[in-house]
Amino acid sequence: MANNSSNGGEKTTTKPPPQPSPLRNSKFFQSNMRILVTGGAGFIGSHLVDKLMENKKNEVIVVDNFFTGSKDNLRKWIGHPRFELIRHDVTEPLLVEVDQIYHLACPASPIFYKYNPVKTIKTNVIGTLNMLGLAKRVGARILLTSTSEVYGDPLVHPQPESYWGNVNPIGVRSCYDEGKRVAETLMFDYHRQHGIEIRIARIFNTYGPRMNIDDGRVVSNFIAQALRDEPLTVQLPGTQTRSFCYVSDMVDGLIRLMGGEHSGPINIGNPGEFTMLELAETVKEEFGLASGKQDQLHRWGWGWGHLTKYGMHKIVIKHESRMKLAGGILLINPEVEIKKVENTPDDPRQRKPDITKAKELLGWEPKLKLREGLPLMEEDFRLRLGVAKKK
Ligand SMILES: NC(=O)c1ccc[n+]([C@@H]2O[C@H](COP(=O)([O-])OP(=O)(O)OC[C@H]3O[C@@H](n4cnc5c(N)ncnc54)[C@H](O)[C@@H]3O)[C@@H](O)[C@H]2O)c1
Ligand SMILES: O=c1ccn([C@@H]2O[C@H](COP(=O)(O)OP(=O)(O)O[C@H]3OC[C@@H](O)[C@H](O)[C@H]3O)[C@@H](O)[C@H]2O)c(=O)[nH]1
Repeated sequence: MANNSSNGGEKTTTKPPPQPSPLRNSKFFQSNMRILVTGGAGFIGSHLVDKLMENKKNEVIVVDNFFTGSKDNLRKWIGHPRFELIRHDVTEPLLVEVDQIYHLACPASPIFYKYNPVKTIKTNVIGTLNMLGLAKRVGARILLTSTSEVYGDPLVHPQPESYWGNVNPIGVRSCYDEGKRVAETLMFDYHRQHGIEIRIARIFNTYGPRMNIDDGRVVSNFIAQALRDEPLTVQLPGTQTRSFCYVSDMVDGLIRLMGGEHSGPINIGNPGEFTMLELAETVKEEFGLASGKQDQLHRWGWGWGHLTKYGMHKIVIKHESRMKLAGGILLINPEVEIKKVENTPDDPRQRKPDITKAKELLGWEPKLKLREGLPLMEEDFRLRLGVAKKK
């Protein structure tokens, strides 16, 4: 582990920050904040936009290429006078006049960032360069959403910001974790060389409504599988750990970091740590799939039905994996299975944030526990999956 003095974090430059345009010193402009959110059509970005739009003095501009994000996530703001949505790829330069930049644009799910790794690196490196160039021209403060993946497969546990990490530079995840590491380097170089006001958040696994159904990340996968009555796919060995932060806590942390005096990097995450097997069991329990009576179906014509006091009630059979025929009766097990499946290379074995800095410097810590956050995703997932709640 490196000591704090060589970590880059919290070191300041003597360079004064670039001056914003003279208009920004006028009374009207001073009371209004123009905020750019790159990647604002994505999962965390759209929740951040919702929060920023609550403040009537904020004008919000979202730029997004819609690779993993969607206009649907922002539908309540489209047409709003304080909101603007621009289809734009951050690997191209952008000319807008803003006071703050939340730079989130980057695919975050391993499936998506590995899909086109060269593009992922370009997004992290060229995209961050472009946003820093913009920050320099207009004198804006810029916040980068970096990641716990900069710690790689960590050998220090939990991970403080001073830990330099254990990253494979040539692996299949490198496009993302090395990409984010370079993005952090660029942030500090622009700060030291040009006086740019920077903020770096190292985000740990975040979950909540609006995650893509087919996002591939573990929480959305397990919830979608549970609601579809499919086995929960725990990747081997299942003992690997993650720490899950509910999205409203994350957004609160990001806004505090942007508004505060500290450059970071600062870990923003929930220190509650779970193995993937524990997460699967928790999802089963929270979604009422861990216990219950076995369902017994009787043959009825060509199909199967429940024998009720009003006679036979026909049932459409969908989930063969949970059925067993015994003595002419079809038994349906209410317990959703856990299925162990192959993992992907370089999957970090453990991850848990040390949030001492966030607590001390931002007065931030997460409010929601995993068991409180998971049920808040149910309605959104049911709606998008078209799965009604069982009576
Ligand atoms: N969700 C997490 O657990 C997590 C953890 C660590 C870090 N982060 C970081 O937070 C940010 C947001 O993550 P998320 O979970 O909301 O992911 P997401 O995939 O839902 O959102 C990313 C957004 O960026 C957009 N985008 C991607 N490439 C772009 C490009 N070249 N130009 C413009 N837009 C582009 C996507 O279309 C999407 O709307 C990312 O920077 C990610 O690295 C997220
Ligand atoms: O269906 C699944 C999916 C994933 N997993 C496991 O769940 C764990 C978490 O995997 P995820 O894909 O949700 O995410 P990871 O923790 O690997 O990366 C994540 O953390 C850091 C962020 O920067 C990334 O944006 C985010 O994807 C891994 O150990 C993975 O093997 C399963 O067991 N089953």
